[in-house]
Amino acid sequence: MSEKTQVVKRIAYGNIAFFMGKQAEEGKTHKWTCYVRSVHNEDISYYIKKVIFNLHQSFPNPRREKFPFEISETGWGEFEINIKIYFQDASEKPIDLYHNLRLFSADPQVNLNPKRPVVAEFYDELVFNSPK
Ligand SMILES: O=C(Nc1ccc(C(=O)N2CC(c3nccs3)C2)s1)[C@@H]1CCCN1
Repeated sequence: MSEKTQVVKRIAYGNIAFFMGKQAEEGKTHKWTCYVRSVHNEDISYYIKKVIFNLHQSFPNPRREKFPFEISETGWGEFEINIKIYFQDASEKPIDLYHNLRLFSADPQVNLNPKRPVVAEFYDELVFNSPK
């Protein structure tokens, strides 16, 4: 029986957001970055070929292909971001992640402080069977 080798890669995805202060331009109350990264700070481009962040349609050019695998924007609200991950191994099907962008904290002190970020981060395991 041939041995099946498995490689598991743990990734983190999510966002960090900062209130831009009371003087912020209307509609741009927060700056945020949505990202995909290795849990172990490895270079995930060894196995991830490209990441496309699909933003809300009201953003200019809402389909964003980024390297490194993060997108920074300014905005005013929270919405779902589709993150489509394509692999270097063309035989691996792309995967879809869905992240609800978080700008606001339950703590009002955080929400009014431009120095205190809101972070929403989630984890996933990519399992590669008998990688080449
Ligand atoms: O917030 C929400 N949807 C949002 C969609 C887009 C948002 C945003 O932040 N922006 C659009 C982008 C632009 N910049 C310039 C021109 S359009 C900045 S927010 C929902 C509504 C209720 C609860 N959540």
